[in-house]
Amino acid sequence: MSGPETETLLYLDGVSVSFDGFKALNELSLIIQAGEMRAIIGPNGAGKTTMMDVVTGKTRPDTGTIYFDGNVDLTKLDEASIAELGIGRKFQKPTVFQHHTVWDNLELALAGRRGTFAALFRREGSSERERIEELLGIIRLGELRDMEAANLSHGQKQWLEIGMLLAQEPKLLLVDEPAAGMTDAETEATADLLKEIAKEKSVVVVEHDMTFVRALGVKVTVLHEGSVLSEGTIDHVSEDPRVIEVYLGR
Ligand SMILES: Nc1ncnc2c1ncn2[C@@H]1O[C@H](COP(=O)(O)OP(=O)(O)OP(=O)(O)O)[C@@H](O)[C@H]1O
Repeated sequence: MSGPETETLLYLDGVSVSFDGFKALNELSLIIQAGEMRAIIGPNGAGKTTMMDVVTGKTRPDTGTIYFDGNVDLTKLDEASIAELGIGRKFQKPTVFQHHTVWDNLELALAGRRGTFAALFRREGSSERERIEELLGIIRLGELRDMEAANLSHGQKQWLEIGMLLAQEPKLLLVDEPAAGMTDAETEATADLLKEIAKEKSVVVVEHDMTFVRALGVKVTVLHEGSVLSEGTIDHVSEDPRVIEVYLGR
């Protein structure tokens, strides 16, 4: 029996996906532990987005197995059921409710979790307020709680959306290029924020910004042509000649 610190949360084995004969994923195998944050890097077309698509049920693999949280076979489930199991996905472009305040955005996300619209028309209960306060603290937007989302900076919108995902209490968060378009200060704050989230959740971050990946300080998986080319610390993969050839040396 393995202890909680070595528990597997997400398990991909031999996963392949072809688009018109082109293998976007080619026998991909990947294991993410419960409570782990992992960075995924790789050149354009390496299969990073497709990897997230097969985990979230957007794309069905041609072959291979994907298990989540023990023995739940994700290849048998649709997108909605997979989201309900506790897999949240943050796309590159922030999609917040522009004309609602920061607070209301978080409240809507909490209400969405309960799946009831009635919640929108009554005052929130105290536990709900506490959770919103807590989320505001994590995403560092406490002082901007009453600001309309439209007036937030790009980075702040990304954090708000991360907070909205957290409101749904995912076990695993898939985050696509969070640092894209951010200032250096925002990039640094985002690394801190994800590190804090990873204390409680598993997080998979796809990213091109190597400074950001280094700041995360976690195990890195390099994808190339739909499978794992190299894996290890950022220093290990940065010195791997195969990684330099296909990705870093360009
Ligand atoms: N729905 C699709 N139909 C056809 N080809 C696709 C589809 N989705 C992805 N591909 C192709 O599969 C390959 C892998 O794409 P994917 O988007 O997973 O790569 P990526 O690593 O996320 O790249 P990037 O860093 O540019 O986002 C690419 O060559 C892409 O053109």
